[in-house]
Amino acid sequence: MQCVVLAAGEGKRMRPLTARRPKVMLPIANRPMMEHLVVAARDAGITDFIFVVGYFEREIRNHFGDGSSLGVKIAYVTQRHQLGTADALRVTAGLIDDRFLLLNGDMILRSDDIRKFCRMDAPCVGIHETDHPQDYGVVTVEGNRITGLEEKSEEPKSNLINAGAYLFDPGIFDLLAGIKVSGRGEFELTDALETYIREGTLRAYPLAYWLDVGQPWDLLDANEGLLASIRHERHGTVEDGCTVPETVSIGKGTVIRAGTYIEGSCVIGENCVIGPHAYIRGSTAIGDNCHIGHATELKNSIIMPGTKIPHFNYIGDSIVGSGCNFGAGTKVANLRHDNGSVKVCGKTTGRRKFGAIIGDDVLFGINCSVNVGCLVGSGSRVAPHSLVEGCVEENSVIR
Ligand SMILES: Cc1cn([C@H]2C[C@H](O)[C@@H](COP(=O)(O)OP(=O)(O)O[C@H]3O[C@H](CO)[C@@H](O)[C@H](O)[C@H]3O)O2)c(=O)[nH]c1=O
Repeated sequence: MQCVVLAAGEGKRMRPLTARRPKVMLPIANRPMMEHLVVAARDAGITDFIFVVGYFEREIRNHFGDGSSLGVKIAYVTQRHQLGTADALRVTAGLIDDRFLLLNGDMILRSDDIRKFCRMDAPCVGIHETDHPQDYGVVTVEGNRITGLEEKSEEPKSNLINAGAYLFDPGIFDLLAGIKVSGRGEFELTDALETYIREGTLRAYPLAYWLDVGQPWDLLDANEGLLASIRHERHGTVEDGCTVPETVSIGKGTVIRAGTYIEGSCVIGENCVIGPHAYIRGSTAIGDNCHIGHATELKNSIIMPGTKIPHFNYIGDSIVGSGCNFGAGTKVANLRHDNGSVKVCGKTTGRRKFGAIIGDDVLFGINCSVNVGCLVGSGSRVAPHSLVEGCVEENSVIR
């Protein structure tokens, strides 16, 4: 069975992390989120993929190539302008000849669910229960039939949502042709489903597991969950006098220097230098080519490739882009003194502990303090001893 993966969008809510990569390439447990999805589909028996790409498409093409490294076949089609999910599917017309699976690229599913889902009759939509249905397409269901679907309603009729997984016959392409621009200015796939709902033919399949990353801070929960469930592999070198439990993955060429203490489930990429005397706490993912140095403490964070956090730093509950440099002594706060939920740019994270979202190529001088809930745009420069707070635009200079 062919599987179309929609991956052309930017994922604007994830800014500044999507300044230089599409949302689907954001790392969770050191792999792009879309790779977890593709691997789950492969393990469910699907080997023939069509990726719809657009925004920063070269990141996706370079990473996945022809798919052979994952044991699958990948063809690419470009959606030039991100006009909506219906438009994204439309660009695959002519490449699909049978019943097919369609997946949003920005979620993670489990292979056993995909396997069972693919046995359903088309048309069928994967559904899931959530406590914030207003952010999604909300479905109403009778038995295993979908009787209604409303996009992003402020008064959702149920807690069941369209999870962004569909099983279609090629007949869907005829319906796409008739779709008009929606209220939010897009050609939406869900508009095509109205016809099936009217005919009474649209089935629902409840997905047991569905991981969606809607906001940047959701990456931390996703990272923690996957780090706890993946199989950990150990390469590289661990010098004497380190504590490194079995639940830590270490990539090729990485050196863990003497005195380093690592706790819990963590993943460290290739060609990193960790320590001497670094303290890495649970649920931390460190990308390739990072340097985490002496007396630096990291906790529950995602650090993207090529970032240097080399001396006397603390970073907790944060997401740090690639190519950043932290001057000696620069630290990130991760707890409000009133114990309230941390807000980022006015939006509540629902988390009592949250540090910062730092874009790519941000340079901090020595002894900077980054306040709780801070968002720093990519390419920013921060002078020594600065206090960084609130929302910092891309390429800012902070003195
Ligand atoms: C707008 C657009 C999106 N995409 C990709 C990006 C994502 O991987 C995927 C979903 O796009 P989004 O714009 O994020 O869709 P979103 O607002 O989340 O809503 C869809 O997905 C939701 C599930 O996440 C459903 O509950 C909604 O009913 C459905 O409309 O499609 C494209 O490839 N091209 C596009 O033009």
